[in-house]
Amino acid sequence: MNDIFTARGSMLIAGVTVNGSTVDIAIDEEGMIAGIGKDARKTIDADIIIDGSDRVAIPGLVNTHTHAAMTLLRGYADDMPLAEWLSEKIWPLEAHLSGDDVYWGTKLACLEMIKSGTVAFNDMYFFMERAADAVDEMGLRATLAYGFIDLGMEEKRAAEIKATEALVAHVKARKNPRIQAAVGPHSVYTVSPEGLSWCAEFAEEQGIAVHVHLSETEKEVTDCVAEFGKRPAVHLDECGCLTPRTVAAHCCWLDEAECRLLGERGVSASHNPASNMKLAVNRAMPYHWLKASGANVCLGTDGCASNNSLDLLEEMKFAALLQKFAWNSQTLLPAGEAVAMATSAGARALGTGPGTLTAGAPADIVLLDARAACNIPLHNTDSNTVYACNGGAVMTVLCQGRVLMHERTVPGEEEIVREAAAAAQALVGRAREA
Ligand SMILES: C[C@H]1O[C@@H](n2cnc3c(N)ncnc32)[C@H](O)[C@@H]1O
Ligand SMILES: [Zn+2]
Repeated sequence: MNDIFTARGSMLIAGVTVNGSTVDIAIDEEGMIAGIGKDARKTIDADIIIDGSDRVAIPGLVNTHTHAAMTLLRGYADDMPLAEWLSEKIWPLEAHLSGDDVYWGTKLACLEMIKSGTVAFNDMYFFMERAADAVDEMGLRATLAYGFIDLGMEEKRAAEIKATEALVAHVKARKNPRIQAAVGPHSVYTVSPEGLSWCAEFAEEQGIAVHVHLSETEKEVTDCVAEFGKRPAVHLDECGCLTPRTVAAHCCWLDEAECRLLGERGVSASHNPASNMKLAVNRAMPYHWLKASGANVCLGTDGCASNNSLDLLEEMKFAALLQKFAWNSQTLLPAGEAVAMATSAGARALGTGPGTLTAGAPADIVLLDARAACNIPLHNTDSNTVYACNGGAVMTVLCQGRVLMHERTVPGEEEIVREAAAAAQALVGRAREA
């Protein structure tokens, strides 16, 4: 079975269930889906055959907002309001982070994501060159942004600009087609208008994404109105940060006009329901307004200190339930739309392909256990995927035709778990001594 992780060549997933039909999925040597259907096995001479009986195939999941290395902070500070949680617990601990911490924290995040069917993620954190090492080795896709925070200080801004430029140059020089750089202005409450404008211009010049937090709490909105005389989305827009390359995380407190603005600018809005509920931000993303505006609504987990896991199968359920509950509508965000948020919308946000199981798409494929209780009976794949299954049902994961997990085995798992646990313990120890 070990060969399957290193094998390169054409591949056939034989007799797998896709949307209720039994089909073959043929994958070419470039890792693209060559054909899908009853006769797809004829399109290639497969070097490797994966038995798809007892498996349900869905497109690989895309996590459009996380802070991957925050796996090391899992369970470190829970059950607190956002502002206090960040300033009293999270930021003081993050001040002690090292590059090695980010490497092992990101490796653990990648492991957890692969185990729950995620093939691509949008990350904002620190020491991102080391995050790139982790992603490189784990084989999934990532868009990596340095978390730009200037707190209105000119000196700090110069340092953040340097760090951002260095990361972008580093990622470009790596030439790994699975890894992209983005610019990551943290939010309107941590980045000055000058900083936001620089981020927008630099991203435009480089042709790369902008990854930002937007309207997470009511306080963010009232503080922004008090300081700048406008709401956060309008402020971001005036600084040039709202573009079709922008992923705005949370979007909980947007008003209807701001939702229209995001739609007009072609922004991707990343819904993070578990984090929003845990931090009691007290308003769910207005999905109905964003959908009507034409914004690209996608899904994220946020970091492991506010979720506290990276399981997009769970997150789809949280999204579908939270929207219904918060907006008092049983028909809002049905299962099929929740799956699209986590697949095609996510892929569009990160530019990683169509995010569908179709010929010509990258072979980013998740095989779920059709024999798991959550898939019995299989009246409707979308329904079981969103409402019944969690990451534990994921058996095999492919990214660009490469097998990242097979029959729940991920190469190197033991070392990652051991090293990440040690790094987390040492990090907390350093913070205590300080
Ligand atoms: C990139 C920066 O974002 C912080 N961070 C993590 N979670 C959230 C959240 N829900 N809201 C705002 N900032 C967050 C990280 O702790 C890091 O400091
Ligand atoms: Zn976040």
